[in-house]
Amino acid sequence: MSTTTTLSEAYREHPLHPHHIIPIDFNSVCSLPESHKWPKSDDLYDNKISVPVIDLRDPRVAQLIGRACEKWGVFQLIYHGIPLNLLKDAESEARRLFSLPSRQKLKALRAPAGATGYGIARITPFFDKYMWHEGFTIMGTSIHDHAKQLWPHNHAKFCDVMETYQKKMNILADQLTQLIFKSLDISEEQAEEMNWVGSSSALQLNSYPSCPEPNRAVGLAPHTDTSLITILHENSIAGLQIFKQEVGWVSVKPVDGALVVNVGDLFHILSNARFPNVLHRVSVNQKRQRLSLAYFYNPPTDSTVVPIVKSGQVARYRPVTVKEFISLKAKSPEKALSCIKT
Ligand SMILES: C=C1C[C@]23C[C@@]1(O)CC[C@H]2[C@@]12CCC[C@@](C)(C(=O)O1)[C@H]2[C@@H]3C(=O)O
Ligand SMILES: O=C(O)CCC(=O)C(=O)O
Ligand SMILES: [Fe+2]
Repeated sequence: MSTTTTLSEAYREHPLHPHHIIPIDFNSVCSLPESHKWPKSDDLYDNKISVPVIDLRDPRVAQLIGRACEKWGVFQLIYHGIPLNLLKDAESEARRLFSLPSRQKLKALRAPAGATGYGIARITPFFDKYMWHEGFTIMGTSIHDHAKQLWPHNHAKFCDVMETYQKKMNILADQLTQLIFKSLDISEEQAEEMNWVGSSSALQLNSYPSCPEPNRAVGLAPHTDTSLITILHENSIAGLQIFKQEVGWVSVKPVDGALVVNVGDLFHILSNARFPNVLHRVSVNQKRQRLSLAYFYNPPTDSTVVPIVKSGQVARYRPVTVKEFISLKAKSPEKALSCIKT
């Protein structure tokens, strides 16, 4: 009998130390603690160019998305069909969660060998300083248990909204993947051969509280997502920056109702490095809390990602299962891709 690995199980194989899980109580600090003070950065920004904005109703949408994935690894999507009131409800439920007192949020703390719940970013152990960030991860059916710990009598709305949100995001992610396949000339037969039955996904709620010294703090340190694609809803507060080769860091200006879609490591591998797995980071703000919801869309955890190689090209990576790649990233986010280079 064949068994399947869930996404949570893949992450649970890589336990973290509690000091890499527990956030500080952001409300109780009035100055930036040394633990969260990063060296001054002299990175260059380019505010003159901006990430492509794509209308999902455009007749040339597959071509536009393909080009954006190739040139940028990221785009902003408008007219995506996700109801605006669902985005607003999900954002306000995330705000309700992060507004709880710290002791209440800690009741739903991610377990050391856990994948879901309240805590700081998984990449924390790979940096000397802590990020000005708290998160809540939802995968599989974990949501009810954690939500009950947060609100013993008042968790139904949170669960309903997050479940609906994930269902809608899954449909959109499937649709975007089909369009990207089309742009890569992947035929329906080739797609079928991949034998990806279903998908595995996670929803990450992110909060970046207002910060007393934003120039010395980092919301999320530079990273690439492990996913095939990530679909991000952000509130109206700017902060996300992406790194574009030969340009430098570029700010993603929030566009009302738009979703940010970015290429993760798994599509970078699948596209045989034609699509960059865009490096991105988040800055923080002195006045306002920033919130975002990131939907990470992956093929099933036991499936194998095989680079699509055009004639005359060579495979840049060996085939890898999603589970093995998660494990490589957990050991070293920076070296994971070089471990599978051919
Ligand atoms: C499914 C996942 C992707 C993620 C790790 C996680 O288990 C849940 C949180 C995700 C996140 C969000 C912030 C950046 C990131 C690198 C991290 O540390 O946690 C991503 C992870 C990822 O894409 O690998
Ligand atoms: O908050 C953001 O804008 C980005 C979040 C992000 O990069 C992530 O959750 O992986
Ligand atoms: Fe990310």
